Amino acid sequence: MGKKTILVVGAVILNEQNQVLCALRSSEMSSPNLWEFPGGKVENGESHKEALHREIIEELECEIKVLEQIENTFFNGERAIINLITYKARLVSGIPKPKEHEELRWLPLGDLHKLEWAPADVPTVRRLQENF
Ligand SMILES: Nc1nc2c([nH]c(=O)n2[C@H]2C[C@H](O)[C@@H](COP(=O)(O)OP(=O)(O)OP(=O)(O)O)O2)c(=O)[nH]1
Repeated sequence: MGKKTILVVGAVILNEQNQVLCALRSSEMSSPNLWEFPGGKVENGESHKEALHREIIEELECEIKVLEQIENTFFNGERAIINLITYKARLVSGIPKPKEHEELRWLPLGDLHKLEWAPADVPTVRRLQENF
């Protein structure tokens, strides 16, 4: 029996100072106490952008405009293969609130590597530090 592949979209939300919104997974979530880009699983019939827009409303109670793709990576996790696709995004309304996460933090691009990221997110973090 092969492992399932889970399609997950993550938002790299940037503000006017080029800081990125980082989200700490809570102890009730899978992969707890690691930082991630807010987002979640794409549901049947949804486009990536629709899924990300929906997840951000659910998780942060704010609205984003989803922009260009940053990374598309596969991480071989313990229970499943995670296909994480990250997109650049801008806030269009509301202030992000941690409805599900333990903590939210705005960090300058150059400081992202200082956090402990979920393994699937590391290629996106590296890409952001290289050429953004
Ligand atoms: N949203 C998000 N999830 C990520 C990232 N990196 C990463 O490995 N993941 C994993 C954690 C989850 O297993 C899955 C996303 O699922 P989710 O956020 O919709 O759901 P969840 O916590 O309810 O997941 P689960 O407990 O049902 O497995 O992808 C990331 O940057 N953002």
